[in-house]
Amino acid sequence: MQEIILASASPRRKQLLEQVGLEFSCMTADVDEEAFYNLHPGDLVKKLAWQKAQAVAGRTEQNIIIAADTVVVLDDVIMGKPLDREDARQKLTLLSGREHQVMTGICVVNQQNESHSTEFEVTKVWFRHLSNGEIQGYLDCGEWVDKAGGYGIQGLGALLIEKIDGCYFNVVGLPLSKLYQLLYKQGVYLLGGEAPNGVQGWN
Ligand SMILES: Cc1cn([C@H]2C[C@H](O)[C@@H](COP(=O)(O)OP(=O)(O)OP(=O)(O)O)O2)c(=O)[nH]c1=O
Repeated sequence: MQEIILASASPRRKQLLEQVGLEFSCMTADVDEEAFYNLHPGDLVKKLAWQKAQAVAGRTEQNIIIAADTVVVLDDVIMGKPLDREDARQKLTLLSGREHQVMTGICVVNQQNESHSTEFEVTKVWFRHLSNGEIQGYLDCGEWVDKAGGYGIQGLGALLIEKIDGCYFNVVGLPLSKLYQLLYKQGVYLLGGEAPNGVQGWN
């Protein structure tokens, strides 16, 4: 039977897929993310999602693979995960009082019919003006580790944010509604067999 594999080590992505009742297993996919930082952010996140899916496709057969990649974009400059606390402090200082974009690329590969779909989603995020003390306090909680831009909207990072425009789940690392549409195209019907708006199902 065809299985669904999440090509990710991210506990957030696993949790989000569980939220929509999908049965799946996880395999990790290591790719050199910074090698492509010269690309347009939308192309970058799609390319990285595709590469993560391919890294897992080399180790499994006949399955459906889901992969994603998330970056923060400020003034067209891509921010990945902070290297260390000082880097996180610099990132949060740059984001303070400003609007930025969170972009997530998603890729769904169907190994059985050798097809794939890749898309990306953008969410606008506005940070409050943060005092140096607030930034220090946030850094102390350690949440910045392993998160694009050095914050997590799903945790204490919520307090840094004034408002967002777009998909919340996209910021956490997996735009669920868009993913649902890609999965539908591959014959995975999370809401029954009726096609979502805008999607031409082929089954
Ligand atoms: C902006 C933001 C990012 N993030 C996370 C989502 C991603 O996990 C991470 C960006 O790193 P990614 O490289 O997209 O993913 P990852 O390394 O965590 O996991 P994998 O490659 O194995 O799938 O930042 C949050 O959890 N909350 C946020 O508010």
